[in-house]
Amino acid sequence: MDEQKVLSIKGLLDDTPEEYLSHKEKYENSIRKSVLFYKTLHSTEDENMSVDEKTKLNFRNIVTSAIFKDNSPFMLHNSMFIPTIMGQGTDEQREYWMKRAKNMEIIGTYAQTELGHGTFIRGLETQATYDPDTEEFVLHSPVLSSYKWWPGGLAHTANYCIVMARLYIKGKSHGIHPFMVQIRDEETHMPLPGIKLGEIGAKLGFNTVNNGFLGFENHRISRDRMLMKNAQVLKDGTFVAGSNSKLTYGTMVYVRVLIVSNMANMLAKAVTIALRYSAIRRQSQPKPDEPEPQILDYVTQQHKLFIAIASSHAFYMNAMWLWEIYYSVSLQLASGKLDNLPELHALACCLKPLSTIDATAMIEKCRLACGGHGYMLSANLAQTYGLATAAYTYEGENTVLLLQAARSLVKAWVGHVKGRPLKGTMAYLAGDSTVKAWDGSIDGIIQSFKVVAIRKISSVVKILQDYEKSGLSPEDAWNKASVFLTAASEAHGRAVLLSVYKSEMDKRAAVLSPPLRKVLLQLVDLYVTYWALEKVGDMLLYASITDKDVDELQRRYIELLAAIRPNAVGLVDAFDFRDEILNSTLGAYDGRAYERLMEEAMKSPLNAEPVNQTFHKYLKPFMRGKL
Ligand SMILES: CCCCCCCCCCCCCCCCCC(=O)SCCNC(=O)CCNC(=O)[C@H](O)C(C)(C)COP(=O)(O)OP(=O)(O)OC[C@H]1O[C@@H](n2cnc3c(N)ncnc32)[C@H](O)[C@@H]1OP(=O)(O)O
Ligand SMILES: Cc1cc2nc3c(=O)[nH]c(=O)nc-3n(C[C@H](O)[C@H](O)[C@H](O)COP(=O)(O)OP(=O)(O)OC[C@H]3O[C@@H](n4cnc5c(N)ncnc54)[C@H](O)[C@@H]3O)c2cc1C
Repeated sequence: MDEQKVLSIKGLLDDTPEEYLSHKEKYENSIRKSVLFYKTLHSTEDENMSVDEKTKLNFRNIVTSAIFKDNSPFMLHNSMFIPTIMGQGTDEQREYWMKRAKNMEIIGTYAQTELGHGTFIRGLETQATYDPDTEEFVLHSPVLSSYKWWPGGLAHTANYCIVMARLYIKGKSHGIHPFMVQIRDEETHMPLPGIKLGEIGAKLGFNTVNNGFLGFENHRISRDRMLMKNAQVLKDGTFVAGSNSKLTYGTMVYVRVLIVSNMANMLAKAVTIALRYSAIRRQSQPKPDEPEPQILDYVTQQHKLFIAIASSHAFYMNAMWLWEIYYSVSLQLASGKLDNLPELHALACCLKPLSTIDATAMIEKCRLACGGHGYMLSANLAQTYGLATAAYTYEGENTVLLLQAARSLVKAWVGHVKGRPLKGTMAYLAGDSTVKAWDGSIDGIIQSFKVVAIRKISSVVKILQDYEKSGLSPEDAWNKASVFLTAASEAHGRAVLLSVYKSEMDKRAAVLSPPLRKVLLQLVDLYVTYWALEKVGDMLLYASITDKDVDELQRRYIELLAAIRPNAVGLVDAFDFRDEILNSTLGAYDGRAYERLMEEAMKSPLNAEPVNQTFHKYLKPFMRGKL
């Protein structure tokens, strides 16, 4: 697939910056571009049938960021509607719906969250009541809080959607299931009878994603519209349960896995912008007779930015590794083997939150590192932050996911204490829970993070048990210990992020040229040292580190910043973002930041005329005392 070819298509890139359009114009422009983009990609991708779905998605995602400073209203069609058909449909349903969805004969979204419930899926109130007489489901939104709220593309783009609704048969509830629902007429695009649709309004970001609301008034769909790969409803109303009700949550696991690589990408973009700008920006005069230095030569600036480069590498390595696990568990699920699903779920529930928490904070740091110019929308750091911080909430709010991970960790620890074996990424919990002698090596520090995780998990299990012994119910004990539970999950997640980054780099080290290997391993060292210092309290508490060791770590960190400095620009250039994809006045390859800032300023509609009409209407009479 050729990025250059895609981006040179006329009309894909805006002449007027997106931020100067009205809310309605933004949507209309985004639809125009989405269609053009799809047509371009479709023809490009057809030439590359061997390219796997993940690579295609990644490519689309990266190019999308050039075309939309925000995002595409087709986003949910590709990232959740199609994957849900694939993951939840029977063979027959897949064959029918995939053909239509892939060719964009229909446009869909994933409607799960309601006004009243996002996190608590079992609390969803949309009803799907089976009527055996007509062999139909009756979809109904009984109360305002049951209205679907948030799905991307739902407002005015999609004509179909997957609706997650509570199934009732003969008055009995059978849990939440996915239904394929047509919401608009295929010819006129009018909402179908019994369907109330609209847009939810302006947001911090995602303003071209067309997030919508949806309510049902006894809207009927045929029985074959329930996606029945897992659970089924037979014609006579017999309910056949799936092997595990959590398989219905499969699309969310898939997207959580993808989010980790998406964060690597967003962070790489932000740090490319901030770092290139830091190389051309000069400020202050530390030495009286010398020119102003590049701001990148200030060590505090390096401290803000180099960790973002290393984190992007760490997320990417972890994302690729997690994807392999996802892929192999998916194959196992297809053959009915569910044993490794809990571990995949727990991993996704650690890595999705940690990658979004870190990426969001570091993107904001990149923006702040650009001083005043970072505040300009034309720098494209504010919008990147807006998109990243959305991922903190969507696809499972971060605290909630960390608590899900904690549930698995607590279960694993309690089992371990009872003598049950620990598996996979939790196997290390069976290891030594003390660091005998701190040696300051990378492997030693990673081992210390594992010890921190073991100690935090074992400690929180003890706290839970003590709370229960004192008379609290398990649920109340859980809530009371939840701050420590999320800390235990974070500690486990940090141990995973650090050790996977290191081991994946080690695997690749042999095929790298010595100079490249050296700089990439410096990034690993920087990442590990940075986090040891960030978590120095944990290190002091659990890893028998002394104040002298901390002093050495700090010095090593500063030496690493100095060692990386000569390669810093090269490292962000190596992310290889085209200027169109960075979409930033500050981050372009040629370094002409001031010229671009002025060129973009001239695109402001206010600069189209020397005197604005408000002068004559308000200012002049006001200043003359006539208003
Ligand atoms: C490389 C290519 C890169 C390409 C990049 C492409 C770009 C990528 C980015 C794409 C962006 C897409 C935009 C997306 C927009 C947002 C869409 C949404 O938010 S949509 C809306 C998203 N909404 C949300 O995410 C809602 C978040 N809420 C939830 O997920 C759930 O309600 C819950 C998990 C919190 C609880 O569920 P509940 O039913 O109350 O469960 P209980 O607590 O009673 O029981 C827990 C038991 O179940 C187990 N288990 C649970 N889940 C799973 C699972 N998935 N599996 C397996 N097991 C699971 C759990 O372990 C435990 O086991 P045990 O201990 O008993 O043995
Ligand atoms: C930009 C964006 C796009 C989205 N797109 C879609 C979409 O396409 N389709 C879709 O269906 N949904 C979508 N969503 C919805 C999203 O999935 C939910 O907002 C998300 O799952 C969080 O749920 P909530 O809003 O109900 O938050 P809440 O659960 O109400 O969270 C509010 C607070 O309560 C806390 N909390 C809640 N439960 C617990 C608990 N058990 N323990 C401890 N603390 C708790 C949370 O930590 C948080 O601090 C989107 C959201 C956003 C922001």
